[in-house]
This record gives sequence, structure tokens and C-alpha cells, in this order.
Amino acid sequence: WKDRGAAVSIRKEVDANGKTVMRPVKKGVRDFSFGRVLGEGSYSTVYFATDRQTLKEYAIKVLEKKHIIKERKIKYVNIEKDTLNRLTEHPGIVRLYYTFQDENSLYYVLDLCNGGELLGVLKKTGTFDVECTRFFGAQILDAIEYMHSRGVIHRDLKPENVLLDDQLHVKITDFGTARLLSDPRAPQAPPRIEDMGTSSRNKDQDDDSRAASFVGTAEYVSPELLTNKNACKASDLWAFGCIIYQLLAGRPPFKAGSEYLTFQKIVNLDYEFPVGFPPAARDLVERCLVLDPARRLTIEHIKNHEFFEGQQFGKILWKTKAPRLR
Ligand SMILES: NC(=O)c1nn(CC2CCNCC2)c2c1CCc1cnc(N=C3C=CCC=C3)nc1-2
Repeated sequence: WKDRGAAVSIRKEVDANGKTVMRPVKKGVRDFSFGRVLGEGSYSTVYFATDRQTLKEYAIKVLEKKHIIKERKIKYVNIEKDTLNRLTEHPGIVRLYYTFQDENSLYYVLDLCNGGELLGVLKKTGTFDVECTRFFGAQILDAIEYMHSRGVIHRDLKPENVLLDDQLHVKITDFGTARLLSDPRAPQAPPRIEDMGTSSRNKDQDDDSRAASFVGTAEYVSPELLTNKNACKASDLWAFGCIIYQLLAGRPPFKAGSEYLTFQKIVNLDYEFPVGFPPAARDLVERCLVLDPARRLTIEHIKNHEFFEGQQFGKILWKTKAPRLR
């Protein structure tokens, strides 16, 4: 596990001749003061942390080496680091500044998102209006487009993994279950539902035991992941459709008393729109929540959809002030 990035601190030390020297030293855990826990996963804990020298605030994800080895998750750890190393230049993705390690743990120094989860903000207002949904939806879509252009499929997009910074701008996180396509630029023809029965894998996807085992969070998992275990870029757009629905309705489209019943609703496309759901948003959601990934709207189609009429994407989007939440 090679450390990444070369953050150094300058440390005052006395050399062999008793002379005080300023020596560049790679940053380590002693260079930070750790605060509250921001989140805990099966193999990691994320802390609020402050660089003692620069006073800059970060989120530091700490992974215990013993636990990762015991649970045979080394591959996940390296996939997440490789994924974050590919996603370095987008305002909508939590950035990895550098990593370091000590004898017990691995440390990822990441962007801090003081605004918390999009889900938390949504719960405060219950539902968002069209203006707010367009603002957050456009930023999420812009970030997905960048991810996919770098050959990364998130596979677990949901409002809990959409964080917000101080300006309530979106930052997508948690790439521990992402899939890295071998050739980022290869246009990925998602498998068709009728091809699902065959064992043929999508040619872009590396043959990876993780593909067979991983399924995302029940309410947002795509039908192809349930029927064929093969996530494709369109799987993230299924989750996008679920998120747009949830921002406007205040609940996800597929939710039942158990995971199994939720999965049943998904594969049967069993969901309804609440009365008063905005028509343009309804049309967009209906064209994202399509069982056959090959027939789902692409990112370009979504950007040109009536719901996003007049919405600018790209750099200008990230300079726009967040609308009043309502
Ligand atoms: N898994 C991660 O990489 C990760 N997990 N968290 C906290 C989780 C809490 C549950 N929902 C998903 C995120 C973070 C990160 C990246 C880096 C990161 C940066 N800032 C925050 N900020 C938060 C502030 C308030 C509440 C939750 C998170 N959190 C994280």
C-alpha cells in the first residue's frame, strides 16, 4: 500500500552536531488533532481533523490494517484509493489530498464537508421544490459525468453519500464499493436485459469477484445488479432517477418492509408518483427508472431534458449560489 501525495511538515530538530535544523518530514498522525467521528463503516472510521500547523480542517478516514487483513478486504482498500486517485479534479467529488500510515492504520486525508449529508438537509425540509432539486440534481449529474469519464462507476449512489460543503455544494463520497473500468474511455454498452441470462460480462468490466458479490443499498440498487450482478454506468443513472424522485417526494420510489420486498418492487418496476409531482420531473424519472439499462436515459439526454431546461452545467454550475432550501 504505497502512500500517496507528499504532504510534508517542517519540523525543528537538533542534528548530530547539536545544531537546530528545520527538517521536512512527511505528515503523520501526530500532525493532526482528531475531533468528532463523522461516520463509521465496516472497515473504517471517518474523523473531523485539524492540521496542527496550518489549522486547515479535513476529514480523515482511518482504516485498521489488522481488521482489513482479517476480513480479506485489501482489494477494496486499494480499489478505493485507486478510484480516489483517478477522481482528483472535480468540485463535486470529495478530494483525497494524501495518505499516510503507521504500524496499525492507514489514513486518507480528505475534503471536509461541513454541510453534512444531502439526506439530512432533505429531512429538515421534508421535500425540495423544483428549483432546489434542479440545483442539487445538476451538480450530482455533473459529478457522475466526470466519474464515468474517468472510468469509475460509483455503484452505491444515495442521498447519504451526497455530502455538502460550506456553500451547500455537492460532494459525492464513499468510493469503497466503486468499480474501475479497465479502459476509462471505452464507451460502455450496458448489457441488455435480454442478454442478462447469459454469463457474458460487459467487455469493459474487469473480471472481479467484487462484481459478483456487491449489491448497493436496497432502495437505490438497479435491476441489472439484482438480476445479473453486472453494474454498468447506467446503474448510476438508475440511482440518479431514485434520488431525483426522493428530493421531490421526500421518500425513495422503492421502499418496502424488507430488503427482499424492496428488491421485488424494483424488478417489477412497482412504484407510483405522489399527487402533485411535477410533470417534467415525472417524465425524467420515468425515463431513468427503466429496467433495461440500454434503454435508460444517458447523461447527455438527461442534461437536455425539459426538467433541466435553462440549467447550465460545467464550471458555472459550481459557482452558482445554492437556492433557499424549501
Ligand atoms: N466513507 C467515507 O469515505 C466518508 N464517510 N464520511 C461520513 C459519512 C457519514 C454517513 N454518510 C456518508 C458519509 C465522510 C467520508 C469522506 C469524507 C467526508 C467529509 N466530510 C464529511 N462530513 C460529514 C459532516 C457531518 C455528518 C456526516 C459527514 N464526511 C465524510
